[in-house]
Amino acid sequence: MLTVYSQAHRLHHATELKDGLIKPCFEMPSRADTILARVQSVGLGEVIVPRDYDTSRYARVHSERYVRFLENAWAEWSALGRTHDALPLIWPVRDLRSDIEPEHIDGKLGLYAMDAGVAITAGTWEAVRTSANLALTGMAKLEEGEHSAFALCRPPGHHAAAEYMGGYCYLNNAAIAAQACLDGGAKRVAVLDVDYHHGNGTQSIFYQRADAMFVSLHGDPKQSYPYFLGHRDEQGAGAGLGFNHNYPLPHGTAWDGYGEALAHACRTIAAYAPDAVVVSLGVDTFKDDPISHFQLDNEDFLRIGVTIAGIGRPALFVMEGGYMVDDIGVNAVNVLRGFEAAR
Ligand SMILES: NCCCNCCCCCS
Ligand SMILES: [Zn+2]
Repeated sequence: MLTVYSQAHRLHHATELKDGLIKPCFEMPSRADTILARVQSVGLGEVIVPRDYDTSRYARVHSERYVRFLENAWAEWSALGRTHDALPLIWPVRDLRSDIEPEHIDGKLGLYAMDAGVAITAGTWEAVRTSANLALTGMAKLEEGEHSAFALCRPPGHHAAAEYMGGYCYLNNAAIAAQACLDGGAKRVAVLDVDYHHGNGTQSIFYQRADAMFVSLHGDPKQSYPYFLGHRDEQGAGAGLGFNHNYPLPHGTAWDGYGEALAHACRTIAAYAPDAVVVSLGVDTFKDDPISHFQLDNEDFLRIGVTIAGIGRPALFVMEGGYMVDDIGVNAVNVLRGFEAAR
């Protein structure tokens, strides 16, 4: 399986506001270094650099004003003499308005963020657009005949919706790649999100559509971030009704419960008969993950890959979360090796 990777991710090294404190962000550059090292040490396959794409490709799932904000946020923040990370200070919650874009960067940051886990630094835009280009390049390789590819994306993307960032995510790499698959002529695409946290952004982007099915297994939002989306009763809307499937699972879920839900999810996707599957590959379902609460072990990630291979369709794996850095390489690459062995 080929991997698409770029060193540009190292340009983004931010802080986050967590538990009331400004801390080094859990989503740190060493995560990608560890995964790349494992890809190379097991000889997973060729490692290629990303192609360049126009920002209009991101605007196929994000609004133009949001993409423009991401591109200009640091310049507007630093124009005020601020040299530290950019973070919101107010959000348009409840009956506050979000239809008019504020002129001040403090207003824009809140308009376009769902939480305080998306600090912006001088290198964030370049890292974020390169991460989206990794996913687009991986999808292009599928369209050129590869059965599978791994986009080693950092920052991740599945919490980012059409007009907001959150949970370490700025552009939704998986959604951008799924849309590119449809723009390339596919009739249907499925996004399978196996990250511990519900892919609220991806769900939101495709919620009213029948040409893109979203399926997610995740920590029950009653107990886990993002708390406000990811319940079982969210099944799509309008033309999209029936094409959104959530599998919220309780704290402490281990392979017996997880594997059963994943098998059901993969049967649902197989029945949808997508031209391709985009897998939002988060490995924060690992038992020792510092911010998550499932109990999967290293070998369970092989089983995840085998189960996904059972769908029998080309697959693009897009890196999402996973914060136990020591094990992130073994766990992520185990999914890829399980898939390759079973396809
Ligand atoms: N105590 C949990 C804090 C969660 N903060 C954001 C988590 C984003 C995960 C992305 S995969
Ligand atoms: Zn996660």
